[in-house]
Amino acid sequence: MSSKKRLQTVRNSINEIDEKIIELMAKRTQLAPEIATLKFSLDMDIMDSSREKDVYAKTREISKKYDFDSEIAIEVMKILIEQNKKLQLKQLEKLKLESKPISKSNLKSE
Ligand SMILES: O=C(O)C(=O)C[C@]1(C(=O)O)C=C[C@@H](O)C=C1
Repeated sequence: MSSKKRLQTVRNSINEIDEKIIELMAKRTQLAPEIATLKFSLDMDIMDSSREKDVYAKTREISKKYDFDSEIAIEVMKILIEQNKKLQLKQLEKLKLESKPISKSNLKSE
């Protein structure tokens, strides 16, 4: 195969992998509202530093398994966790508003 053709083949592989990476990041992120709802019903905080430590430990382990730079993997996980917490906070605000009883003063027109 010519180098030019091989380059196109490798780029096609990268395109497919990029789509998978983004699909998986989206799937992880889409779990945020459900986690927030569960934590709300369990009266738990959004932030769980012990769980985050576990996620980072697991990230190091998986990086090692695939011979990937764990510091890079950790940076990506940090971004995903931050995004997750932001979306959980949004969901929590929504749940709080929904569960708030409507006070009489809110209903008065004057
Ligand atoms: O596992 C949880 O409790 C989550 O809320 C998910 C998650 C994460 O994105 O991995 C997000 C926030 C917490 O601080 C810990 C972990």
